[in-house]
Amino acid sequence: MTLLRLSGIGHRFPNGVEALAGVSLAVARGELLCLLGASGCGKSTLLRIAAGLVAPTEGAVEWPEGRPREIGFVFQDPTLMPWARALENVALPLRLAGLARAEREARAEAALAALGLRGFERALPRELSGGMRMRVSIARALVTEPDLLLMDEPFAALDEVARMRLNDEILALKGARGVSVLFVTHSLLESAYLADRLVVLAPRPGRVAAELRFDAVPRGPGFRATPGFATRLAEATAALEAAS
Ligand SMILES: Nc1ncnc2c1ncn2[C@@H]1O[C@H](COP(=O)(O)OP(=O)(O)OP(=O)(O)O)[C@@H](O)[C@H]1O
Repeated sequence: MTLLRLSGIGHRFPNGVEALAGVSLAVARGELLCLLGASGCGKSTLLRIAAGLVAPTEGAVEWPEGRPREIGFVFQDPTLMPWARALENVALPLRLAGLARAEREARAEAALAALGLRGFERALPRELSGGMRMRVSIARALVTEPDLLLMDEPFAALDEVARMRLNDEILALKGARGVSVLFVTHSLLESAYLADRLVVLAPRPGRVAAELRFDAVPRGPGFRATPGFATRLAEATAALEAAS
């Protein structure tokens, strides 16, 4: 079942930069689709178009089953309110939706717990590590129980270990909640690990250069040491090299 379909997307900014041309791709329900490409090939622009934050100058964004009630967006920067505690940051979308305090706090607590942050509800962002701040940001995106999570290089600023842990947490959340994920990265390792399907973009203007579908195998820390992972990584590397 197709959740989101982008058809013939082109985008030219007012300054004349052609960021995207003829991009067509679809996200299936429950799928994790990675968008991989060199810096500047239009990944963020495409994600913003999918979110409805930017109207494409060409093509169509379609939701065959109707636009989800909630879409979660996670940016590279956690974008937390520095003066507000973790619980309040996570509860923000519920406050904006007008939910009563007791309900929004209960749901924010549950979202923090799902991201391994039980006990940190009262912490201010500056009292947390970079990885923990990113978890708060993901909890905020999940608190509305979105059907689709749009993630724009969310772990690029983290160390490798934190990044690998969060990769596993995204897969666990996807397994537990069936949330679909469109995940932008320029990391080959991350895309080879996370993706059910991988779309490689070529730059100037951004367009689809290759699409790889990976076997549905269980991931987990041991997966990175398997021949199956090495094969995925080699395929992704070859596709990215050919696109650049
Ligand atoms: N608001 C804007 N006005 C003009 N040009 C823009 C604007 N935003 C992005 N661009 C240009 O569009 C192209 C695609 O940018 P975009 O940020 O989508 O790429 P990206 O693949 O996400 O890059 P990165 O991996 O570095 O984040 C780039 O050439 C960029 O300079």
